[in-house]
Amino acid sequence: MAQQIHIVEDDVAFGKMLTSFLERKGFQVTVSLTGESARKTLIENNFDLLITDLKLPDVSGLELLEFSQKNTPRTKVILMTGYAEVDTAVKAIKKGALDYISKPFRPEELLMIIEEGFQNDESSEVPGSKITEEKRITSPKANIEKPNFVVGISESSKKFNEYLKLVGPTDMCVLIQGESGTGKEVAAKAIHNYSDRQNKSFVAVDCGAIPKEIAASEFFGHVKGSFTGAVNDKKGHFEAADGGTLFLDEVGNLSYENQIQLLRALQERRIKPVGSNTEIEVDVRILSATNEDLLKAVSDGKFREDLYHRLNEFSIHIPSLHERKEDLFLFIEYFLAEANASLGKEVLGLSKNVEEAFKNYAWPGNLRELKNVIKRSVLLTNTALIPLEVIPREVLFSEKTKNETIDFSKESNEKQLILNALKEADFNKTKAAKLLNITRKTLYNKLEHYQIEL
Ligand SMILES: Nc1ncnc2c1ncn2[C@@H]1O[C@H](COP(=O)(O)OP(=O)(O)OP(=O)(O)O)[C@@H](O)[C@H]1O
Repeated sequence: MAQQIHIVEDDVAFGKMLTSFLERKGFQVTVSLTGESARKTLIENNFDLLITDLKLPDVSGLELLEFSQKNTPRTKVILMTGYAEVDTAVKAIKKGALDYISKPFRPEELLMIIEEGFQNDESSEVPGSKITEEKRITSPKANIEKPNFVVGISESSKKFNEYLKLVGPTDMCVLIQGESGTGKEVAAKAIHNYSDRQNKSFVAVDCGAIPKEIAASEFFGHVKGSFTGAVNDKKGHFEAADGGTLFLDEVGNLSYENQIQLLRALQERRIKPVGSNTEIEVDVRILSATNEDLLKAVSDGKFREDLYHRLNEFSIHIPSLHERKEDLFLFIEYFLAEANASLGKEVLGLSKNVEEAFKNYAWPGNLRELKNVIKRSVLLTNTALIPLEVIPREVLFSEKTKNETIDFSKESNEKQLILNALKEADFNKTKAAKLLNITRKTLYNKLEHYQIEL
């Protein structure tokens, strides 16, 4: 039977356009123009999916989401909005909405979300049931629809996650590029999990940490006695990853000689352990990552062009946290839960001031920095919400925050920044003015303007 969708949209033309598009795709679609009529229709029907505008003439889409969860819990909900606002998106997803789509959008984009939502349903059958078992055999993708990492709601995150899913099931070598701490290893692991190698080894190697003299033995293994210190036979990373995936992190750090050895192994799909005469066949998929411009390294003669093309059959760029600010609060929530679990704490969230500071900071160390700051703050917090006092100084007063991201046209930001600086300077105005990069006189004027009394 066709899946039943109910659309709540007060823009009649737009509602009609969506209806005819979704009907053409095989869904059974009905429309309400107001929240009130949607409530009635929801109760009378058992819809598979509710797609509602966030801003309706009588109620908000969030209220409708709550109503549906209470009264028709099997109905999934997608919110549409012309008021692309991160907080609302996060709120909706927190409350259990399937997803959130900003207008204007192409109907195909909506279709993608719908299909993903229904697919997730199928893959969450009871484990061990016949259907699940069959799916596991025919579709190695079964366990990937529910990733154990944050996917994100920003456009750049959605796109990059689509790429992970697309390239995962192929055998292509993927070069993952992104600043330090953006999640390159997490992305590599996701590609591995999306592939039918998922039940075999995923071996991660930090190429920057291997001295070039022992790199061959690390990659290809060695036989006992082949050099001083080789007291036993040792398997290399290629053999350890046989049938699975080898992830070469910081691949740009490999010496030229090691690059040649690696290229040979990739071309011949065979390796020879150091000191051995026998070649071993290996079946390894190579994923690599770099935070430097490898093409520049190629043109500077530091990285072999042939190896570059081998590794780069497909390339993925991971956006910096600065470029995916819409995802910030999803990551915060995730890392907060992780920190609570590992430290045995029950911190509920960030105080308003900290929220502001986090929004304004540029996070040059990306997700790793955010994760560390949250863990440290959770450890130091003895209240329900993380207070400003436990936040590291650089987050509150970095040059980046001051110059690039704070919008001084917003009075609330400026006032907050001044309060932060005063606190940091133990309420010494000369020191606070220095921190803020303004003169004492300007600081006095601003204290008066914002009626801050000390
Ligand atoms: N999508 C995600 N969801 C949840 N946590 C993530 C995600 N991406 C990265 N992380 C976390 O952020 C941290 C940094 O990720 P990762 O080590 O993959 O980054 P990286 O780009 O490989 O770093 P480096 O460049 O330093 O090697 C890790 O602790 C990881 O668990």
